[in-house]
Parts: sequence; C-alpha cells; structure tokens
Amino acid sequence: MSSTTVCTPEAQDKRTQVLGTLRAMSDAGLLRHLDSAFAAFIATLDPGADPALLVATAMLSRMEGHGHSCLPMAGLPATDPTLFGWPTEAQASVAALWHDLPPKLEGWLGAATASPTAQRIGRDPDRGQPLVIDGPDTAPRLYLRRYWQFERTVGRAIIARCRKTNPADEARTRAWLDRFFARNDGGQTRKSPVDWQKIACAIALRSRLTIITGGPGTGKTYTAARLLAVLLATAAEPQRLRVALAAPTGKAAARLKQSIDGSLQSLQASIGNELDLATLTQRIGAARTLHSLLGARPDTRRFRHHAGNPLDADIVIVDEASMVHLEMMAALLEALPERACLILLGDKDQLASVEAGAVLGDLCRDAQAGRYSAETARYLMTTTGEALPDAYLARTGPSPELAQQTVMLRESLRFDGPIGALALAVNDAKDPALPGTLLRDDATGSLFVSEGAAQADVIESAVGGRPGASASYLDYTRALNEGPTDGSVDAHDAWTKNVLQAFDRFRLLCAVREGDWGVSGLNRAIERKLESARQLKPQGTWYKGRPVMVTRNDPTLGIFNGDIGIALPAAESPALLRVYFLDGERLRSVAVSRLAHVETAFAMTVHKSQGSEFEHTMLVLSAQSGNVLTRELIYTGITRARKAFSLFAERPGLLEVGAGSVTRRESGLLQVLEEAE
Ligand SMILES: Nc1ncnc2c1ncn2[C@@H]1O[C@H](COP(=O)(O)OP(=O)(O)OP(=O)(O)O)[C@@H](O)[C@H]1O
Repeated sequence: MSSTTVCTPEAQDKRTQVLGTLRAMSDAGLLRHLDSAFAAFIATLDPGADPALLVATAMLSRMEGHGHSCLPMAGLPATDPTLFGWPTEAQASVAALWHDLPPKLEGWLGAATASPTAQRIGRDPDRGQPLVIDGPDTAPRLYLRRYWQFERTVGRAIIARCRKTNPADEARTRAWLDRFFARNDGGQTRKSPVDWQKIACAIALRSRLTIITGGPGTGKTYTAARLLAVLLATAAEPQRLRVALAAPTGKAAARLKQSIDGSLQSLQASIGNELDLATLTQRIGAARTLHSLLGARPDTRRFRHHAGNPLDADIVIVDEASMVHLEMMAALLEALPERACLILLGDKDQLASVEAGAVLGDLCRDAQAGRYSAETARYLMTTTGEALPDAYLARTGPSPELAQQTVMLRESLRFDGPIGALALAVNDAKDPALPGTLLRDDATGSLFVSEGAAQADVIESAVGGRPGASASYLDYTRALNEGPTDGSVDAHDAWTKNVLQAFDRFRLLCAVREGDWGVSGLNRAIERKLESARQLKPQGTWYKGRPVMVTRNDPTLGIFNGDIGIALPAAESPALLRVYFLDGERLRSVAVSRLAHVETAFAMTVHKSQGSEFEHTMLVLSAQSGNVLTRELIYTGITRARKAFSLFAERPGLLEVGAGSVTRRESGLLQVLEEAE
C-alpha cells in the first residue's frame, strides 16, 4: 500500500462524526450494517483515511448489495438520494452526511487515491489493497477488489475465447445445417426473412464462445440441440464428444435436459440412422446446477474445478444465463478447458441475478443491433446460405469481437399469443399505456388484471382459479388428498409426482418479500385459506403438503438455492415427513429434519421464479414495491406464464410505473471488453 495519510485532530473528529452518521443510517435502515462496518474497517486499516473515502466505501458496499459490481465515483458529488436508491425522506440524513464532503469529483478521487487501502490501476502496484479504482480520471469506478478481479477474469476470458477459432469445414457444415434447418421445419412457417437459429448454429461452430439470446419460446434449446447434432456429425472422434449441460437452478437444469432430449429425439426420428443421437443423449447424462457442475464444496466459496483442475468437457451449454452472476461466471470461465466451447443461452431482458453483476445483459449489448462484420457475413453466407440484412451489419464503426459470437433469436414459436404480445409491449415500452390496454381488453381469457384489489381477491383466485384460468392451488391439494392408490413404493412415487406436477401448474409471484402483498403475508394467508377450506392441516413448521423452497445451497444433500419440493409422508415409513423434489422425471427426497434453510413456497419472488414456467402465473404488485418494481421484473413475471397470466396490483398505476422503470446495473465489464479488444 502507498504512504499513510496525515491525521489532524480536526480530521479525526470529522472521521468519527462520519462513521457515527453512517452507523446511524444503518440503524435507520438506510444502509446495511455491513456497509457502515466496512467503512469502519477501512478506517482501522487507514487511520488517516479521508472522511470522503469512508463515505464512498459505505456507498460501494451498499451498491454491491444492490447488485452493482462497482461505484461510479462521478455520481458521488451529487447528493441526490435517489442515486443510491434511497427514498426521498432520506434527504435530510444524506444532506447531513454530505455536508463538508468534496463538491467535485477530483476531491473524492483524491481522497480515495491518497489512501493506502486503495490501488489506483495504472499507477499503484498491487499490494492486495481491499479497494481498487479503475477507469479514467473523468469517470473512475471504485471496486471491492474481488469484484474488480471477477470483471477482469470474465472480460478477458470472453474475448480470448471469441478469438480462438475452430477450423470449420465450411462445405460440410453447410450440408448438415441445410438438413437440420429446412425452410419449413416441423410445420412451422417462419415470418422472419433470416433463419437466426441456423445462423446461431453456424456462429457456434467457429469459435469457443457463443451467446444465444432470445425471449421465451424463440428456440434457444431447440437450436442448442441441433448444434449438438451438427457437432456430432462433424467431429473427428464423435464417440469421444463430452457434453455438459448446466443451469443456475435445479429446475432450470431439469427443463434444459428435458428440452434437449426431446429435440434430439425428434431429430433422430427425422434423420434416421445416419447419426446416433440416442447414444449421444445417453452420454450427455443429467443436466446439473452450475454449483454442482463446478464442484461446490461445503464451507468454502472455492469450487473443485478451476484453472488447475478444469472441467472434463468439450462442450458446455448453460441455460438461463441471465441468472448467472459475476462471481459464478468468473468461476465457470476459469474452470473451462481451453479447447472447450461454451454456449450461453438466455433472455437478456430478464431480471439479472440478485448477486452483483448483470453479466448476460452486459455481454448482449450488441445483440439487438447485430453489428456483424463483413467476414461474419461472408462466413454465414457460405455455411448457411443466409444473407444478413444490411440493418444488422456494422456498416460504420467497429464490429466488436463479442458481437460476432452473439446471436439474438427474434421469433417466438411458442409464445405468440396474448401473453407474448403483453411481454413484448412491456419490453419495448413504445407505448406506456399498451400493456394495461392489452390486459384489460383481452377476450381470450389468457389475461386478467385487477387494480386496486384487496388481498382477499388475490387469495380467492390463487385457491380457486379464475374464469379462463382454472389452474390454482386447489389442483395440488386435491392430488395431495387423493393419496397413493395402494401401499406400494410405485404407487407412492406416482402420487408424489402427481402432487409435485399439480403444484407446478400454478404460482403466485411477488415483487417484494414483506407485507400483506409480499411473499411472507401471502404465504400465511394461503395457508390459512387452504386450512379453512379443509385442504391442508398446517400444524407446526412441517406438515403434510407444505411446499418449500431451498434458500441455501447444500452440496452434501444435493439441494440448491431455488429448488422447490413438497413435504410428504415417506414411502417406507409414512409417519415421517420427507421433502420430495422432482428433476424432470426423477424423484429425490430429503428428511425434513435435515432441511434447515427453506421457506414456504406458495408465494415466491419473481427473482426466485426464474428458470420456471407455470400454466397459470399470477403476479402480485405491492404498493410498497419501491424501486424493486421494474420493467425487467414485470417482463420476467409475465414470461413465466404458459397459458394464463393474471395481474393483481394493490393500486392502479403500478404496472405503468414498473414498466417505465429500467434497471441499471453499474459495471465496468463493457470497458474491460473494450480494453481487451
Ligand atoms: N425452427 C423450429 N421449428 C419447429 N419447432 C421449433 C423451432 N424452434 C423452436 N421450436 C419449438 O418451439 C418450442 C420452443 O422452443 P425452445 O423450448 O427451444 O425455446 P426456448 O427459447 O429455449 O424457450 P425458453 O426460454 O422458454 O426455454 C419448442 O416446442 C420447440 O420444439
């Protein structure tokens, strides 16, 4: 660390005062206790630290808690409380804290760079300082070292992989792609002039990283399955091809495997014996959570697989990549063998993970525009016969390397009815009134809206369904109360699957956790309602039929954050309750006594619902949603619905407020990518 800063008695007083104010803000709920404690920690490391650095440090910690990977220091001189997501009532505390702090960026930057606790990139040597300042003097970014490191790891690995080309036999590739992507495949008539799925496959065949983004039902997994078939057809040693499938949650992993298997099966039927896709399907094995793929270990953040012990795979396909946070993406990229191809599938418009980083969103910066180079256009013409429309070419300006490996699928084949139209209206936000109009005017029964509703209305629909959408929690309680047909293990398995599948037909999604319109209030209210309807007997913590969501990874038990199961009498000893989970067609169970980190899961947050779909999805917007209510949240909620979507808003206007509010995650990943290019 560089020289220690000078400490005058006045400066000491000011420091003490600032630390006291930060603590008081934590007590008032404006900061986490961790945020003020981190500032105090920096003050102990550097007793001469400028008060501005201590405030910046607390803000950085708070930003990280809100999913940002860094703090853009240019925002610090402005005492605008909304910058840090505080309510306007916080104005007085913020003004008191900022009193006497530097009015200009130079003052804040000077305070930070003077401290031995911060490394200014390009100037100071790395001495393991806890803080890092990167970026130009006009727009510096303050980081916790680990997040700075993750960003660099991800940015550099991404560009390095884009640069590593796989020698492709273009004529052979063309022959197979023409077979797998016939013009009128599977009876579907494409509206788009370009076959983006075919293009995505060709792009993925030429390099070691590909990003395929698109809304629900645009064929991301369909494309990935065809890609696997072409790889098998063109590999030098097809029998040795090692494929790993993964997703951030168990549910998403199971869906990926099911969908890939289904696609490979129908492809096998259409091409006959020329390729042995059945053996490939068997060899691929189960899809895993990223935690399990990388080898999560109890009590440590380090994985079993890393650069020194890479994954044993040639192709790694990761679905629901929007949920992969910065730290996980860094770990995944580090654990990939150099020769392996990584295929990231995801919807860039969905909510990012709760943890820091919006990696897929950042990586997909050019997905909509394309920005393809003349060489990419040539390669695609040769390998697919598809001519990229001019609008997607980088006619002026550079054609970024990552953009050449990114493809956006633009046509939904499963999701083009009223729900798809609603999701699109929310996402492209051209007409703020359109989502409300679509909801109110829907005549098909797919959509429903109630604004200014009471909690009782929500519960009524959740338990009894609504006209046009019968799926509700009654489906699962009926299945539950039917019980197994006899005492055999087979009958128990069949019953358990039936209960779990019935529960999965419907879900209540919330924007917030607390309050009558949050997860906790609605969970309690639904339990009470099902009890009074004599459908459940919720006695004690554990009861027959209690649906739960796992809230912490437990690699030893093989359960992961977000997994959903239901407590049921054990097959072999009905007096004991076990929680049963369903992965595709496979049942697993864990004794309730071993599950410490779970919560009741009638209602769940939209965040936790990612990677799942339900026949009927009900989105509940609380008037107390604050800045959680965003376009990404509403879009993600809507796109969880397969056949019916219902919106209950505590008061009118919440839909419009949310749809008009776009999440901005601060990150330096794009700068790292630009520097690496
Ligand atoms: N080119 C195509 N021709 C025929 N059917 C297709 C085509 N592309 C996709 N489909 C079908 O459309 C449906 C949706 O495709 P898929 O599940 O691959 O979409 P997805 O983008 O992965 O969706 P999600 O985001 O929900 O996982 C599937 O039933 C798939 O078989």
